[in-house]
Amino acid sequence: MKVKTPIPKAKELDSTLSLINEGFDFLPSRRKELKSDIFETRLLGQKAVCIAGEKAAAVFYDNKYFKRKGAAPKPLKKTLFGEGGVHVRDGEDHHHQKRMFLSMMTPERLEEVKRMAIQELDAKVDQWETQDEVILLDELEEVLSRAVMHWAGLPFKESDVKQRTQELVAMVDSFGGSVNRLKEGAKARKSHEEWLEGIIKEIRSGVYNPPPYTAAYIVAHQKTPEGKLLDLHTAAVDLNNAYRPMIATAYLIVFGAMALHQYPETKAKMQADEDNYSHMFAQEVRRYYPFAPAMAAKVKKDFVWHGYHFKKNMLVILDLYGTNRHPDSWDRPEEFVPERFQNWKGSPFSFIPQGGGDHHMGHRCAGEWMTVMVMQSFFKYLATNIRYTVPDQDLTYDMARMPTMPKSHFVIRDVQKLRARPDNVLFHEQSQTVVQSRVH
Ligand code: HEM
Repeated sequence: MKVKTPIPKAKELDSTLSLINEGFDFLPSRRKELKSDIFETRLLGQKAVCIAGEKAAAVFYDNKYFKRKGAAPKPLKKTLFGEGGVHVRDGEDHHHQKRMFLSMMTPERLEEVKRMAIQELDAKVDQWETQDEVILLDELEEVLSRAVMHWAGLPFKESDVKQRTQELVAMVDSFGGSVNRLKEGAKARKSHEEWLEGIIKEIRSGVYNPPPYTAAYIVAHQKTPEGKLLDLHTAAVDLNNAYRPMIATAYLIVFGAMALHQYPETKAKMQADEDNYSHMFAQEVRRYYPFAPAMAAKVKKDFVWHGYHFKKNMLVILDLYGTNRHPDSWDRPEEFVPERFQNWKGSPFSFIPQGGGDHHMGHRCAGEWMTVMVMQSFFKYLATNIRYTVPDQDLTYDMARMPTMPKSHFVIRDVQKLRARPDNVLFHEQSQTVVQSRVH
């Protein structure tokens, strides 16, 4: 970890515009310029300390030093996260709600979401065989939205699928600072939360009875530590948190499909799948391609780290994307090399595309296991269950857009199914071996 003293300041007085204009590159490029993994700036007028790397992540995810209350910017709460949900809680209040999320993620339920997603994909491929071309990102958003709403125990009619998928996509696609996307995200959240509030009321009154292991049932009946049902709005926000983020997985699957195309040797390795190659490939896609740029927290109590005085309530930003490519932890970080995960020691702080630390004790993503499982099985499916061609298209991605994706959304043609049933992927059990995150 490089730390320059005195801690340097970013060249601009307030970096909000630079963050919007430079996106994923903003934090890594300032660190490079300033030759320091800690630097100061201002964001939305507020003093902010930006940090990166494995050691920085270990401090950031230490509950002694940081809290989430007041850290997330308001627009993000109106769109991506929702208000009052698990993301913004601290202490026992957070642990209590986090246990609820983790109770949904049993090995059986993880296998089930993977199976549902593959079955939706396999059904969709029948349509793709009749189409001239397929825009993979758009199709995967619908495939995953159907699967995950079904998994969550939500009642939806065929005629609702388009609208509900668009709402989920608008929420996930909203976070990079474009005013239009923020507006769309806020509108989508309002409509989606109203729908969920109606469902939760019906579950509570016994009109609708999803199975007791589903997210819909679990959240509707979740009680606060004081023994009261969650208020209706908070319940809708956290029910949404239990399945909406699956849409993010579509972006990463598309990046992985692009990698299979751009690094053709990976396709043959995926087909052979020796040493659990499909798992290593999914991990490398999560490390290499950009999705979540950074996380914000506030200092809980004064402390000194690397000679810098972190003062109570100071805003601190952890560079997630830059930590996944930090040269202290990764050899040749700018290269796409799935095999690097073969002997990987499994640090909970150097590889943090979905947050770091411990899933139970901290804010690390509750959906990380299912993200990896779904990605792994989709990559196997793309490499072994279908054949397709990839026409010329614009596969560049804009690092200033958050989230980002290949500009063409990855178009494929001449899709042909090679196996009548996807059993090879369905019965490839993974849930015991997905992500190690325990802090030792
Ligand atoms: C590409 C896929 C995904 C990415 C990149 C992603 C990323 C993240 C990130 C960066 C965080 C915040 C970590 C922090 O606060 O420090 C998070 C938290 C969370 N994610 Fe995910 N996520 C993904 C998929 C999922 C899925 C599929 C689910 C559930 C179905 C999910 C549910 C959650 C929940 C409930 C939290 C809040 C955890 C807490 O505050 O304790 N995520 N995720």
